[in-house]
This record gives sequence, C-alpha cells and structure tokens, in this order.
Amino acid sequence: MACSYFQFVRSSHRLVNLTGFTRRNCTKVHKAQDTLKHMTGGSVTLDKDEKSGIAVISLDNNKKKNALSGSMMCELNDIINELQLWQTGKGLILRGENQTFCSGGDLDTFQNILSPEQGYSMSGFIGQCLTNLSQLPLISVALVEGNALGGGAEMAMSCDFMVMSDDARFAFVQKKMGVITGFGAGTRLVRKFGTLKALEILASARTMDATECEQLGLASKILPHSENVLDLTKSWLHNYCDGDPKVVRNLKAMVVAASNLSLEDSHAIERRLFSELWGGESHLKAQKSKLKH
Ligand SMILES: CC[C@@H](C(=O)O)C(=O)SCCNC(=O)CCNC(=O)[C@H](O)C(C)(C)COP(=O)(O)OP(=O)(O)OC[C@H]1O[C@@H](n2cnc3c(N)ncnc32)[C@H](O)[C@@H]1OP(=O)(O)O
Repeated sequence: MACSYFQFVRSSHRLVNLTGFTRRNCTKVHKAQDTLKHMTGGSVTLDKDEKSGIAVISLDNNKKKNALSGSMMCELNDIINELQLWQTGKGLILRGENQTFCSGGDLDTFQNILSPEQGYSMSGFIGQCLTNLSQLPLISVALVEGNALGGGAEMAMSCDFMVMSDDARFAFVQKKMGVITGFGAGTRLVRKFGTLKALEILASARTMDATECEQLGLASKILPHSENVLDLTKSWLHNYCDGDPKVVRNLKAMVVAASNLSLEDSHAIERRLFSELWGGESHLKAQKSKLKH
C-alpha cells in the first residue's frame, strides 16, 4: 500500500520531507486506521467535475449533524489520497450535507478510544489527513452552513478559504470538552493570526457567527442561506481557479512550499515551479495576445 504520509519535494540538492513523518509513524497511522474503520456511521463522498476541475467532498451523518465517525475519517483519508493523484484538478470544496457542516468528532466513536495512546493515534491519523488536504495542489474552500464545531471547525481550518452561509456558527469548543485542538487547527490558527488572537479564540471557546468570522479574517465570503449555496460557492471559487490547471496547481504548490520551508528552499521550489510554466502553452498564448490588464 502506498504511504501517503511522505510528501517529498525536491529542493535544489536536498529532498525535503514536508510532513516530518517517518516510516515508523506511518505504520502507527495505519494501525489507527484499522481501529477507526470499525467505528461506523455516516459517509464521506467525492464528486469530481472534470470540466471545471472542481471537486466536492461531502460529509453526511444526518442523525448526528454530520459528526465525524471513525469510518468517515478513513473515507476522508482515502478521498484525499485519490485527490493527490488527480492531475487535472484545480479546486476543492469541503461541505456537509443537510445544510450543516460538521458537529465535530462523533462522541460515540470517541467513547471507544478514550486512552491517551488512542487519542494520540487518532489525532495523528486525522491530523495528517487534514495536512494532506491542505497541501493538495488544489485551491480549497470549506463551505460552512449550520454548525462547524470542535473537530468540524478544525476541518474547515484545513482549507485555504472559508465561505459561510449567513446563519452559520463556528466554534472551537475543545476547551469546554476538556481537551485542546487535536486535528492541527491550533497550529494553523497561531500561524494565521499570531499567538494573541489564536489564544483568545481558543481559550474563550466562544461561538462566532458569520459576520464575526468575516471580520476576523476567518471567513472570506458570506452567502445568503439558500438551496443553491453550493452553486454560489462553486462560482466564487471559480474566480480563483479558472484558467490552465498547471498554472493554478503550481501557484498553490508554491504557497504550500512557502508556508512550510525555509526561505532558501522555498525560493528554489518557486523557481522550479515558475520554470515549468515558462514557455509553456498558456505562457506563449498570453505572450502573443497583447493583453491589456
Ligand atoms: C478532537 C475533536 C473533538 C474536540 O475537538 O473536542 C470534538 O470535535 S468533540 C465534539 C464536539 N462537538 C460537540 O460536542 C457537539 C455537541 N452537539 C451540539 O452542540 C448540538 O447537537 C448541535 C450540533 C449544535 C446541534 O443542535 P440541534 O440542532 O439542537 O440538534 P441536536 O442537539 O438535537 O442533535 C441531533 C442529534 O445529533 C447528535 N449529535 C450532535 N453532535 C454530535 C456529535 N459530535 N457526536 C455525536 N452525536 C452528535 C445529538 O446528540 C442528537 O442526537 P439524538 O439526541 O440521539 O437525536
């Protein structure tokens, strides 16, 4: 079985492992998957549109407001692995069915894995899955309707952008649950907003509406609550990922490198990604077309 935890990027003369995962860790994560897949309930589906290059991942666990069960974590992981192989994709929307995003980890699944070792293992598995999502060469957006709570808020944070319906609620409730973030969003929040703002959001564990999320810079767009919010989100995302897939994918890959690597390594990758496009079909066409910007 291919190990998806190694995301190697060739940088000048070195091989940089973006995730820091070792093969031993990889075996442990596979063990976590074996345990989690038996904690069933709900489903995660993928819809890839080859024409637009936009894929939609939908969480569906209707009885539990789209809480993420163990088997859903495994399905999400398989989907991210599949998207890593999608060469023509440009965009990704992560959403929930039934007009709500996700009420967090499934508390029934968690009831079966309450030891610190099991928590460590589950956190490694889903944390790596969400890091892999964030590092896909696709521009990603979480479409948040209804609630994004606890692990649900963490999943939304793993996307590049967040679009919210005007009735949506967003909260890192982890502190109220007697824990801290376990899917990687604590680190993402600190890197995005700095220590003070991240501490305030996490330590207050407060519920934020769409307007507050937009003011904070967590949400990039608020859409009116409606039946066609997914179509509106696709149109919004299209603004960022129209054009040549190679250009969009290299642009995103450059941003991923810059947020993970040293200045020197990131510059080396930016140069390589740029040179792959230089003299290519889109570049030559633009050169000849006397564009006015
Ligand atoms: C490491 C991840 C971990 C963490 O970081 O802490 C987590 O994510 S832990 C989970 C954190 N989330 C919660 O605690 C959510 C608790 N639920 C709620 O606050 C509310 O249910 C809701 C999501 C705001 C929805 O409220 P409402 O619209 O009033 O519906 P109900 O409350 O009646 O819910 C319907 C049904 O769904 C069950 N449910 C909801 N969330 C979960 C969940 N996370 N896991 C399991 N089940 C969940 C809820 O118990 C109801 O069940 P029934 O009573 O059997 O109908």
